[in-house]
Amino acid sequence: MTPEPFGARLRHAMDTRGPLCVGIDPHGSLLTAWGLNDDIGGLERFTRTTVEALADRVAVLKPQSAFFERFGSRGIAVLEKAVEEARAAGALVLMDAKRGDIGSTMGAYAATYLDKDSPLFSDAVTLSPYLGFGSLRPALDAAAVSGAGVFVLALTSNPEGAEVQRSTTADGRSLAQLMLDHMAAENAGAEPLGSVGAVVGATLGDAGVNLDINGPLLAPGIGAQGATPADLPGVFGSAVGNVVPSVSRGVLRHGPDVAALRESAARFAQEVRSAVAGI
Ligand SMILES: O=C(O)c1cc(=O)[nH]c(=O)n1[C@@H]1O[C@H](COP(=O)(O)O)[C@@H](O)[C@H]1O
Repeated sequence: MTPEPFGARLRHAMDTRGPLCVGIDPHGSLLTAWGLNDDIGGLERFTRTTVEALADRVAVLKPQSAFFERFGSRGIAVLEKAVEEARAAGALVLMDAKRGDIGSTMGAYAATYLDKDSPLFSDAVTLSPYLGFGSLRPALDAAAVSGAGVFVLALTSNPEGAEVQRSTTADGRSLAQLMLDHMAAENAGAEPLGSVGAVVGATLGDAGVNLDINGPLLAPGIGAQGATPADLPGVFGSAVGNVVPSVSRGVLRHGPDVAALRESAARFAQEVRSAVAGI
């Protein structure tokens, strides 16, 4: 049986739970602030608490792989368990790994995150297209087979991104626009939403690119990086209905109390609803 595509599953989750994505970023400083040791035990507690607090209510949980990798194989084991438990509780898991490599190596990354039989199989993974969009082909193909999705970096939330992503290509488009146009081509004809998403920072003011890709738009940068849900209409314009706003530290700093984590996520979700309803 063909699996339900990620885009359709995400649209359903956004419609029923609201579009918020919460990032699981176990910074050493957050572990300390939660009264935990910055060690594997602290990582395990932090991750379990976050999943328990939020996986039954937010559309997407986005573990940042680097914060788990720093503990080696034991950190990866915590990550595997988090993916499994979050999915079992109904959240879509977006693995934030930002992978990008030559096509043959990309196949191995695709096998890691996008093959149903992999222990790290996730609903979607973040990818960097800056070795050329075509280098992502093995991941795009693997995602189509398993009903998973990908989120491809277009315009990142960090100020350093612009010198690369806003640079002009031979045909006059910005590099980011070229990537977005590739994404639109991948998503052509998909209903209700394609499975190839773009990452566009909520910090950008006005994205200044055509975001009409028929796919989801992950908007990190809300909270600790200074953007707010009220900024979303200005950045995304008429594409705001496809935005998945993403917050990590802005929610996580309210832990370890489960009720406080839930309240914070609910507050961001409400602010997103108000901002989107206003346009
Ligand atoms: O792909 C991402 O999630 C991402 C893209 C981007 O442009 N900017 C960005 O901050 N992120 C990630 O989003 C998270 C932001 O964390 P906070 O600043 O704590 O909300 C981190 O895990 C970043 O790696």
